Amino acid sequence: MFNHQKYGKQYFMPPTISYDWVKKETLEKAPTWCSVDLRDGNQALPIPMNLEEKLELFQLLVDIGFKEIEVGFPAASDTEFNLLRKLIDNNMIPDDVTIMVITQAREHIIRRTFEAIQGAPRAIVHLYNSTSEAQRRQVFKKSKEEIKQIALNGAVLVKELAEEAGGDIYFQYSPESFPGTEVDYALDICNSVLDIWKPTPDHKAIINIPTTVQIAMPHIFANQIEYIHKNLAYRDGVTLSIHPHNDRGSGVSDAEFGVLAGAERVEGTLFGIGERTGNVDLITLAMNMYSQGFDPELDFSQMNAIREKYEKLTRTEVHERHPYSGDLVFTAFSGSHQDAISKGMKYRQETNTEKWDVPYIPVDPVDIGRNYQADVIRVNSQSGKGGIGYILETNFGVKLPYKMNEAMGYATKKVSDQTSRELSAEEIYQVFRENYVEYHPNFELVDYYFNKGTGQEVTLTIQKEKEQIELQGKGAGSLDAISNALKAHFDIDYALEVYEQQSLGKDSAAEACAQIGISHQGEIYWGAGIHEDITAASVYALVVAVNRLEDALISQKETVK
Ligand SMILES: CC(=O)SCCNC(=O)CCNC(=O)[C@H](O)C(C)(C)COP(=O)(O)OP(=O)(O)OC[C@H]1O[C@@H](n2cnc3c(N)ncnc32)[C@H](O)[C@@H]1OP(=O)(O)O
Ligand SMILES: CC(C)C(=O)C(=O)O
Ligand SMILES: [Mg+2]
Repeated sequence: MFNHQKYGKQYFMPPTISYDWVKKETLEKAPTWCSVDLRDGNQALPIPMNLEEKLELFQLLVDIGFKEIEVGFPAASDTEFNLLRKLIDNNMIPDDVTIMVITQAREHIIRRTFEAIQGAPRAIVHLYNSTSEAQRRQVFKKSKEEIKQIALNGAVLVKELAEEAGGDIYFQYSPESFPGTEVDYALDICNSVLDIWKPTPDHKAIINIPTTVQIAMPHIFANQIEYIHKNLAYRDGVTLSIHPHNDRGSGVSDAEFGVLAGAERVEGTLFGIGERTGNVDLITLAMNMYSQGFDPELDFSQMNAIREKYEKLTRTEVHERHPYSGDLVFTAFSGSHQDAISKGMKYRQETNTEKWDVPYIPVDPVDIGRNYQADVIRVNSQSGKGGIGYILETNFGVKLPYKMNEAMGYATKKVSDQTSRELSAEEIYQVFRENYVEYHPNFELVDYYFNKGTGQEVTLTIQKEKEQIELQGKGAGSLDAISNALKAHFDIDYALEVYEQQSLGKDSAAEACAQIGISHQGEIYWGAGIHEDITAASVYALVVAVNRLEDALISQKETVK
């Protein structure tokens, strides 16, 4: 039964709340990022990664710029143990990267963990045990004091083994299931663990506060972190870290608020892959900073390549709407968004603006290896003239007059409505050609030439159904002469209202596109022509416009009948 009364508050407020974090605006300095993809990410995969896949992911994380990487839970499986050995024995850990290994606070697991890191240039040993009220009562059936003792025994053993091993070993402790733990109790365990480790500013320990399962709003977490930050022992010898999950969908907010509240390090995964609803997505966090103008100290300039590799290695799929990295996150289908984006892009070009503020696009897609043409504006039945004009202009160099663009918008919408699907740039161009370049249901132009090179007297041949007809015309210029010939033959009158043209390529041999709008009784009829010769392009454009006017006149006559 769907019954909310079954549920209630399981989190604990800290004993005092200062809300200092609220007064800060944004994250200006990157926290220390620690990737837990190879551990928390991997332990959440239906088919965990094999050794080769883990090595490939490790390299990807290094390339992105992670300086701390949780490589695994070496006591959990041979694969994880062997990964550690492979990395260490083959000197595959860069000098500026520190690996981390996790262990439960259980003796045989801790010992096995130290075997796995033997000979590592540097390592963080991450000790954890569960501290929540629910787990104490249901899982461990132990008192607060007994649970604390598990952590302390683990901390003592970790310290002894590190001293025996020598080398550069750092310690991290996590009160796992923190969200359901009394905050002052969790703090007491952390401080007691620190009393054993006695960290110093030169050799810091890490206290890592997880939202193992997210059960409160992000401001609660921020208050908890601020309390811990202010009451942590050995504060200058401790890096305060957070490890948000995403059960309530607020992993990113937990992380951002947590850092405002005093955390200096964030653990998470790429794309938020992790237990249940995932860990916090480090890409989103880093890109959020980047889009505010702050250096995230991680490099996502090759986002698509990173995503493809990640999807392959983890056998997962990144959602097309996933922040920053999804396929569709820069794409606008809707008309008014497209209109604003295309105007914004144009404004940017014309003003040479340095700062990015194009409407509807929080970061420049090009910065992360995406592409305006393919990613930004895509057309379906929700789209409008702005986007369609943008596609014609950026893909094909065709820049339509304002009113013609509107007409082209309706023509395109009709097709996307009928087909109920997205139209590619090529399909939109085809709509343009069929409606404005190749449209001549009433007559076609077969040939034309100007008499005696004057350009003012023309002989043209048109084809009406199967009949070829020769027409003569005179005018102030070549287009005028042809226009007069057509007016006389069809016994129509119109004014040449709009004439625009543009070159479709950069070299002189490139084609030109001309657009012509003729007006008759308050309506404008459009045509376009594409040809290497601009005069020819204009003539063909006029022929289409006159064909459209003829259409209208024929249907008027039919209505009268
Ligand atoms: C929130 C997190 O993500 S924490 C990380 C969790 N990650 C993983 O568990 C992935 C890897 N883990 C594993 O492969 C296995 O759990 C192993 C190999 C580590 C241990 O396996 P097993 O010994 O078979 O037992 P299992 O994991 O079920 O452990 C349960 C026992 O450990 C105890 N335990 C669990 N966590 C802890 C802890 N952090 N500290 C001390 N004891 C613990 C339980 O009380 C239970 O004790 P019991 O045997 O007396 O009932
Ligand atoms: C072990 C801890 C840090 C963890 O992964 C969690 O609590 O989510
Ligand atoms: Mg976790």
